[in-house]
Amino acid sequence: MNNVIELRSISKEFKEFSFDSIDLQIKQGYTTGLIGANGTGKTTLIKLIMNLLKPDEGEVRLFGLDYATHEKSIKDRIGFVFDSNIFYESLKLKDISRIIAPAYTQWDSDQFQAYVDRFELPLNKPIKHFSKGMQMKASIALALSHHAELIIMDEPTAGLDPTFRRELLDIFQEEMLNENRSIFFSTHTTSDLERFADYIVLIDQGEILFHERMDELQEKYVLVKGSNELLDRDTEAYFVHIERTQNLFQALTTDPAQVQQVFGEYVVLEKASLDDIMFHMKAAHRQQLNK
Ligand SMILES: Nc1ncnc2c1ncn2[C@@H]1O[C@H](COP(=O)(O)OP(=O)(O)OP(=O)(O)O)[C@@H](O)[C@H]1O
Repeated sequence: MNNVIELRSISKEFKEFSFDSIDLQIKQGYTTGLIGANGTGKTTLIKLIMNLLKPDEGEVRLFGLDYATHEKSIKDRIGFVFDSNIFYESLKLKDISRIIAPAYTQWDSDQFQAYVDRFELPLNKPIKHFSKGMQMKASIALALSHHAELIIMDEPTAGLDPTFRRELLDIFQEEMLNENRSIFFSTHTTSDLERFADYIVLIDQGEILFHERMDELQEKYVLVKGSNELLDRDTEAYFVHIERTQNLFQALTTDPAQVQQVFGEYVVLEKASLDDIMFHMKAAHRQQLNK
């Protein structure tokens, strides 16, 4: 199976944040969601993948190609949606599409017009007068109009109303009917991922905590609820992380069979949502970092 994105031993250091030799391989033909709390490195990772930032060390490859020698052909195959307006603000959408079109070998003006109509976007209004949601829609229309093999998006559903968010997910699903296409995107809306992601990458403080199949994730992680009296040094070891309230605890385990055997009917086991998994994994990681 081909990797559309490959990061090898990537290090990048800012004053108060760093990636330290991270590896990541994203497979062709799947939708991968990138999740993590605010400021954990999602945008930085996407910028490294897009060559908008250079790593201090390590190698970034897209479609097996290197930016140093194949920047133009790599960018030609990517549809990129960024979380802020990267276009000159006085320009109109009509002008932007005219500027962008020649940069892509497979620019499809009919496709672009179809998205403009579907998203009800004005072609003759300066981008600076677009609402945040309209800017995002414009960015998505441009990204989806040159038959890109790989669609990379930084929080594409941010600022969108729930009805359009839903429509957008349908559009991404339509795009994925082409089996060679891949989508990689960051989001804080985990319910979007539960609906259509194949893989999830969770990052925290510049570290990749996991990269797992969505369906396996939901089998692997289970939420356990019970009374605090059940917890002691030995039993706590069955959990990835424990959240205590006054009398009760809620914890995440990767070994539900063992938990059931040890605690029997004294605990309740529930399916963990992506939010639950993210919350407990992040808390466990922070505890580890503070040790
Ligand atoms: N150019 C830069 N110089 C210094 N620090 C930076 C730079 N860019 C990002 N950072 C820092 O790197 C960290 C990660 O930022 P990043 O924008 O990647 O997070 P994020 O996960 O996308 O956050 P959010 O979910 O809030 O969008 C933050 O602490 C940020 O302040």
